[in-house]
Amino acid sequence: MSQTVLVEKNERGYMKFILHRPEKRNAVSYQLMEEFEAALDQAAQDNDVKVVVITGYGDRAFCSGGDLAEFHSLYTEEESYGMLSKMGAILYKLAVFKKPTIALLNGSAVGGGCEIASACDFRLAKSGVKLGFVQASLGITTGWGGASILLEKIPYQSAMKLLLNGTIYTAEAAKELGFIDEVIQGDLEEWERFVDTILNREVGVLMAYKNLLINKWEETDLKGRMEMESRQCAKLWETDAHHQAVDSFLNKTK
Ligand SMILES: CC[C@@H](C(=O)O)C(=O)SCCNC(=O)CCNC(=O)[C@H](O)C(C)(C)COP(=O)(O)OP(=O)(O)OC[C@H]1O[C@@H](n2cnc3c(N)ncnc32)[C@H](O)[C@@H]1OP(=O)(O)O
Repeated sequence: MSQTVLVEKNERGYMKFILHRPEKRNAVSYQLMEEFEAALDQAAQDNDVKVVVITGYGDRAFCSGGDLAEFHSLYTEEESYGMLSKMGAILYKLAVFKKPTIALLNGSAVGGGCEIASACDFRLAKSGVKLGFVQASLGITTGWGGASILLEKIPYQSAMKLLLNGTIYTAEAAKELGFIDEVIQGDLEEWERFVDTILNREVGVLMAYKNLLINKWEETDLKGRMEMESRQCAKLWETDAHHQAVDSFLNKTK
């Protein structure tokens, strides 16, 4: 079985995680969850790593969310809650990661792909990229805690617009809403300019600032709110509306 998260360490002081399931537009499977968590642990322990960057393999997709084919066998609230809370715990780990994190949107970011991006400190997107919290169009909500994280990061009116509409936005429109920090024109490698100054700072300084954020989220029980979000999604998961929407996607009738 091939690796679903490629890890590259750069001598400048960042570690890149590349989501690697191009045939599924880098959808999140159980295997990917395991490898993603292991990569986070590796980056946390490596003192040379100042910043973590998450991107997708190829130029088509950052991440298309949960693997709708793999998770289609989960039918009931309890079955789906197991999967949703597992990835939710990994997303919380990413949100409270002790060093700065960046989502580099090289291609489409849909559903849970936007949740992963939300959990990062910064979101950079290649010009022309399409993204959306499409869960509402599938009869569910964000299931991995991504809405609770999003509500911490951008004005609530913008967050609610993204979530309630459940539609696709361009990177440029998402920047207007505050979701994307920078749209990269031309060569995607230009993203590195965004971290030039940060990489020149001492890792202790970076971690101290991040710690302020983590303390706030511990005090306001972000973890508990994310678990509640997974539970809500699990209840919707078992509805006919959701199963029909997934059937339509898989049968290409959507
Ligand atoms: C489950 C958790 C939940 C959450 O908590 O948030 C979610 O994440 S719900 C999942 C939401 N995701 C989606 O609805 C994504 C659906 N995918 C798309 O809209 C598009 O594929 C794309 C991401 C916009 C890319 O479009 P495009 O480049 O045109 O590719 P294709 O559509 O032709 O797809 C190629 C290939 O990949 C398969 N695929 C894509 N996404 C998924 C997915 N999420 N799960 C499983 N498989 C996926 C798609 O079926 C195609 O397969 P083949 O037809 O066999 O080539």
